[in-house]
Parts: sequence; C-alpha cells; structure tokens
Amino acid sequence: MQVTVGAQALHLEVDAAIVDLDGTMVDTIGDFAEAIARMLADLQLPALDAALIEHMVGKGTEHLLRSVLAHVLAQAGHPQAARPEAVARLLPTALARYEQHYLAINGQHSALYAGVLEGLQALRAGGLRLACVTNKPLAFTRPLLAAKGLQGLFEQVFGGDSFATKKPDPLPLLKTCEALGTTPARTLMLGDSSNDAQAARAAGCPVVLVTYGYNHGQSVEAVGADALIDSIAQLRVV
Ligand SMILES: O=C(O)COP(=O)(O)O
Ligand SMILES: [Mg+2]
Repeated sequence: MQVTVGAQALHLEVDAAIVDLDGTMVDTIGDFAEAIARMLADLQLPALDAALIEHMVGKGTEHLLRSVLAHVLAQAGHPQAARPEAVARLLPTALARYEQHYLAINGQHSALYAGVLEGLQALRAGGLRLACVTNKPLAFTRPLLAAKGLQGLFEQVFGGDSFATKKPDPLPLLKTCEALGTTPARTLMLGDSSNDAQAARAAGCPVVLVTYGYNHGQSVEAVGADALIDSIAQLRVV
C-alpha cells in the first residue's frame, strides 16, 4: 500500500513498518535517569547530570552503562589511563543493579509522544503491518509496551538482545522482515536516530525519522532519512 508523509511529495510503497521504541514512541529519558541514579548510588559513585543521558542512549544497555561509568569516573578525576580497566571492573555490578532498578520503575518516568497511538492505530487500520525493533533489552521492552497501551499493535517485538547484533547493524531489520514475511524494500523503518537510519540503509529499507527523539543529542537533519516528521500521525495510508 501507499504511505504518504504529511504534506511532502514522498509516497512510499510498503507493506509493513518497523518501529523503534526509545525516542520514537516513548520518551524514556526519565526512566533511564532514575535507574542510572539508583545504580550509581548503589555503587557509591557520584550522580550523573541527567541532561547527558540523552546523548548516551541508543546503542543498548551495555553501551549506555559503559558511557555513564566512564563519564562519572572522569568527573571524579579518575586518571584517564586507568579508566577502561575501572569501567570493566564496575560493569557487571552496574549492569545487575541497573537491570533490577530499571524493571522496578519501567514506564513510571516516561510518556508516549503525541500522535503515537493515533498514528499507529491509523496505519494498522489502513492495513500496514507493524513490528517493534528496539535496542532496549526485550525484558524491558515488553512491560513498557504494555504499560503504554502499545503491545497489541505489533505482530513482532524484538529487543537489543534478540539477535546477535543490534542496530545500526542491519541484521535485526533483516530478521524482522523475515519474521513478517516482507521484503526490506517494502518495509519502512521508523526511528529517531542514526542507528535506525544506518540499519535501514544497510538492510535496504526506506527510512523515516522523527525530529523529536534522541539521536545522541544531534539533529537528525544530517542523517539522510527519506523524510523527517514531527509526529507519527503525519504518516497516512492512502
Ligand atoms: O535502549 C536503547 O539504547 C535505545 O533503544 P531504541 O533502539 O528503542 O532507540
Ligand atoms: Mg530510538
């Protein structure tokens, strides 16, 4: 079917859409900040400026916690040469504490972006098939989708630990197309960051990015998506 993008001239011939989660459907920075704050307190490490978290989200939990620990140690004046070793030493406990805290607060400090529910429901009603592919661990993803009333929209849900690699590697998108029985060329990637765009390009999927997400704190203008939208409700099946 044909999907139009707001008032733009672009028409996409697609059968399905793969939708990213953090920064695209749900503003989860508050959840990340809370779980990180509790983890750092457990490890008796100083707190992190919450504004920095947005720049570190997008490549999964381990990458996030490595970035957080490196930053906190640097702030505390830990010598640079010894930092990788200190991060590696702290990481297993940090991961365990973080996972426990994240699961306890999942969804409580996060909110759906405007237009997500209506936009996705309209796409579904128009016959577009939907899958969710996130770099978030699956154990965090399913309860969050349920808490925000999104779970029924998706035929397939995959997390950052569902496959051998995460976005920006194309494998999660290729595997999702396989699961849906669609071709990448007719499967739209809808995301908020360069990870989504790079994965889509490498897989051969068209890609539309939202302008309000994280993208490592940088504008999505330069990422090279087929289109940018301010709301998922701008996508329409015609
Ligand atoms: O948890 C992350 O690192 C980001 O997840 P996303 O792929 O849903 O943006
Ligand atoms: Mg995202």
